Amino acid sequence: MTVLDEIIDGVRQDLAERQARVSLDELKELAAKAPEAKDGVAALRGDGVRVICEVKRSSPSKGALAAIADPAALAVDYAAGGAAAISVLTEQRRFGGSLADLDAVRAAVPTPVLRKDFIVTAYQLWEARAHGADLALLIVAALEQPALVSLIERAESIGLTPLVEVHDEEEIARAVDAGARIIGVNARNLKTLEVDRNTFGNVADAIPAHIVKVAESGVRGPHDLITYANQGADAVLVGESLVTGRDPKAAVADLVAAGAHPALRNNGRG
Ligand SMILES: O=C(O)c1ccccc1NCC(=O)[C@H](O)[C@H](O)COP(=O)(O)O
Repeated sequence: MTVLDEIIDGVRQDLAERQARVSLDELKELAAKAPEAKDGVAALRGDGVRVICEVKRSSPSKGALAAIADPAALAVDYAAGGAAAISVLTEQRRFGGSLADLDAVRAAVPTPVLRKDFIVTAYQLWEARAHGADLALLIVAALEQPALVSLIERAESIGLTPLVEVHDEEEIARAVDAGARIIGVNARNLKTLEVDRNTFGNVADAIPAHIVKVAESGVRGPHDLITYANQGADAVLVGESLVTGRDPKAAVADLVAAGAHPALRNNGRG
């Protein structure tokens, strides 16, 4: 069993508990009252390299990273630093997140919010929208192709922009066939937890130009962002280096400034 399989086992158990407490109809009612979802594609592609900042307390690879007693305050810092979107890990067992974190971040900032979890059913997409998310992560390695297609369609139909995560060219082909408009290439192999910062550069050319390209994981600072930008990234997703650093607002501002450098404008990006 891979780490990803183990995570999804736990996710399914927690999901069953929530489904017993909150019906799909209730979620749909909450989603109807949520603020209108912002366009995830517009948020992540434009002049400069966009920065998605993550609220991440712990991880299977590193254990505890940061206590984050006040996710709303962290989100305010991220937004003030120039984050294009805020990723909120809502998985509880391994990442210490929750839907309450999503609520707190949604209430604190107008910035587009990504629900980052291990989504395997449409119920979780409705949860994301009901709790104010604008985007939702779908991981190709976690889904059979018919489920991936149906979850992308469902996400789009309820106003969520799916960020479809891949790790290799075969998964890129599946994401493209399934209709992804944003593809995130994770440098972290979710089966072994190894981070290889060459992953994005090795596979980015296989992503068609009309699709937004996000480089995920392993960004330590502006130098890594510039490398990913030169390889064609429209956006980067950063967690650990921000939550473990001393000044998240300044760290985000440094990344945003590096991504806005004129030398990078449209540098290989579609
Ligand atoms: O972070 C992990 O250890 C991890 C393990 C298994 C599945 C997913 C995992 N992380 C999710 C992510 O992909 C990252 O949180 C995200 O890309 C940010 O990465 P980083 O900047 O390296 O924290």
